[in-house]
Amino acid sequence: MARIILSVNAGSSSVKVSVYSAELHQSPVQLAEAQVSGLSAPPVQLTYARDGKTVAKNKEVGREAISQSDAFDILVKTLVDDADLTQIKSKDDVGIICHRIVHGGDFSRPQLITTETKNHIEDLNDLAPLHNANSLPIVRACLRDFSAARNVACFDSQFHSTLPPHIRTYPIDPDITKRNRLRKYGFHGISYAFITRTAAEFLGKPRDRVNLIALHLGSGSSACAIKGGKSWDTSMGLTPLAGLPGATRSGSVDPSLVFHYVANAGRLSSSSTKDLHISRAEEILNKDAGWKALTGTTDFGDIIASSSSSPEKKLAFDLVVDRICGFVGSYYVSLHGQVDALVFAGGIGEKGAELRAAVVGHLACLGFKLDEGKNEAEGKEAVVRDISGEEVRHRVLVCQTDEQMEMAKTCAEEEEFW
Ligand SMILES: Nc1ncnc2c1ncn2[C@@H]1O[C@H](COP(=O)(O)OP(=O)(O)O)[C@@H](O)[C@H]1O
Ligand SMILES: CC(=O)OP(=O)(O)O
Ligand SMILES: [Mg+2]
Repeated sequence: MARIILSVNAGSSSVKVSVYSAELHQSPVQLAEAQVSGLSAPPVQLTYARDGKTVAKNKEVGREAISQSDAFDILVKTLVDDADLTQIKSKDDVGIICHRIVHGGDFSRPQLITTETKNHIEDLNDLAPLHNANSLPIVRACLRDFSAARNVACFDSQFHSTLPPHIRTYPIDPDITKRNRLRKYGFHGISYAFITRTAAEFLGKPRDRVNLIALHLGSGSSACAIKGGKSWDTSMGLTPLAGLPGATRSGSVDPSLVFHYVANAGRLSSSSTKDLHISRAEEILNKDAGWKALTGTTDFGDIIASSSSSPEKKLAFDLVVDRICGFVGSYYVSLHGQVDALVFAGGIGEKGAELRAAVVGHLACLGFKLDEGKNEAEGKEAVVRDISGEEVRHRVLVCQTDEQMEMAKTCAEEEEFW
């Protein structure tokens, strides 16, 4: 019997949901998708499509910042109130809800959400400050209000459970590492699973033979080295703060910077950090940094459009390109140059042709080259498209990543969730 699956992707700046009709062990069929974006940078906007047709595009739904949970309420109301979405007349029509949970700790598989899993996710709140705590109210609302649904947690970290020990270990006291579970976890893994599957199909290679350098570039941005279809290295770490800069995140900085952010830092003592408690420092690096701190906008599309007239925006653009190339170079060596393709994904990776051109321009020495026409062409229909130039050593692809679809597919494959 077909079930209705609702996939919920609560990110740092947006909440996206997709609705599918699914049969066990079959690929889910999408019925509708909707997103509320600009959560922390109003105007808050709603985009909604049913049967592949746009119903609302960037419709303003608020002038004040709202939470992920409020955004989810708007999305559910949109779906239930749409008389033409006949499959969801009420919340009771939903059979399975899959939730993107950014930090899953040691979980290497999706989990049916029970009180125990919910408590475990709650324990990880501090390790994904912009994410887990914002997802939990949505999980609670679903457990309470969707009486017929089973709730499943899909973790952003699970794809990276294959990171080898020498890559996931931090060079610090091993006893403390063990006690506090301090290691590289990595995130955006649901997206990397989608990218690996679709890029392997596109390249006509078995998934376990494909080597990729994948870039998920959005409000949170990361890079991943994929070796034999598995995560080999990734730029985010214990938390999603490490690695590339994001809209409001610094990415990796010298850890000592935390102690020098305040005026009296020259005289470091236990009391000199009283004005800047360590958790406040973490908050600044997560919420008050990134390209928003450099330019005033969280929208990378705006940074690209105005970088010729604004020195601040040009600096932010060049800095992001530099950091991305740093990871690509490092992963290229780590994969011994055995790279099938460099893949761009996420809002910026998919829409930012100028960013792709700048990054690939810097990578010419490694054998990457773009076809300018293909790079600039809009390719909305294709899940994966090839934008490489002729006679290149490695291909360059753009992938319209779809975390909701990846979660729905996983749920449709597992009898346990039905
Ligand atoms: N035309 C564009 N060119 C480059 N980047 C864009 C463009 N339009 C939107 N973006 C960027 O895409 C981001 C959203 O990407 P997405 O992956 O959907 O984000 P999220 O991290 O919320 O999941 C926006 O915050 C914006 O910075
Ligand atoms: C892990 C992460 O940073 O996710 P997002 O980009 O959706 O905020
Ligand atoms: Mg995202």
